[in-house]
Amino acid sequence: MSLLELNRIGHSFFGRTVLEGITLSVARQEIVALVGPSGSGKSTLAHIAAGLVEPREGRILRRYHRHAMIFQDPRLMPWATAAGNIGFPLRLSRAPRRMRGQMITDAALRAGLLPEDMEKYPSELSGGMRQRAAIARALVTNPDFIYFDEPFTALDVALKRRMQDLVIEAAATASFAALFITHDLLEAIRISHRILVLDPNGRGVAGEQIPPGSPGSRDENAIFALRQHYLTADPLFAHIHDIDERLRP
Ligand SMILES: Nc1ncnc2c1ncn2[C@@H]1O[C@H](COP(=O)(O)OP(=O)(O)OP(=O)(O)O)[C@@H](O)[C@H]1O
Repeated sequence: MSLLELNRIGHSFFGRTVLEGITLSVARQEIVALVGPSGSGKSTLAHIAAGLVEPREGRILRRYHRHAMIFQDPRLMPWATAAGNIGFPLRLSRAPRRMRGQMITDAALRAGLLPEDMEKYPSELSGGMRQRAAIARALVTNPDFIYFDEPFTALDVALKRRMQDLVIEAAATASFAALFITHDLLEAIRISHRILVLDPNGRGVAGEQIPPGSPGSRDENAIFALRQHYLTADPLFAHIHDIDERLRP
């Protein structure tokens, strides 16, 4: 049974249609990557799916218990330490106070933060550590669904790889499902069970591909070869590096 179902979702901003007829689903423990060119409506769709934006049309079924979101910008509170930021959702969910410390430590460990980082403020953390804190903040409530909105776009290649491995490992151990928005095809192949390609104009899901193997088990050379194959021989991916289709004459 799917944890998330979007049925014929449509949306417009100030009378301009940005999404139309989007139908997709994400199964339990499945990581679905959603790719599409810049401006095709990926973020808007993630916001609608997560309930941050009310769609103009369509139906959404959320069967998960608890979701979290991870954005490109870690969005940490500058006045709170890493531990304070990671523990913030626990305060909102009124988790018992005596359990919070352990839950924060566990989530931080899973995100690869060291105990000495926990009392640092965001301005004292590197970009990668800030994103680790954002991941720990998402993991701390044990969500069964996570929305990732281009979380690693701003990171350098090596750090991006480490973060992707972290997500693959966390998804396997914590058993969450995810909708992972990205325009990086290598990332989509590395991290997901299934890749959905959004139409360049947001008019439906153009199609899907299921990379062989499972996240974490795929060989790097095979990932690169598959990306090359998708880009050169699969019409589904013909537009994914376009800038913004709707701005073109
Ligand atoms: N709050 C808003 N008000 C008006 N227009 C918006 C708003 N948010 C997004 N848009 C427009 O909707 C379209 C889809 O934007 P969206 O950010 O969802 O695309 P995207 O595929 O995530 O792009 P990118 O990969 O560049 O982040 C764009 O043309 C954008 O300008």
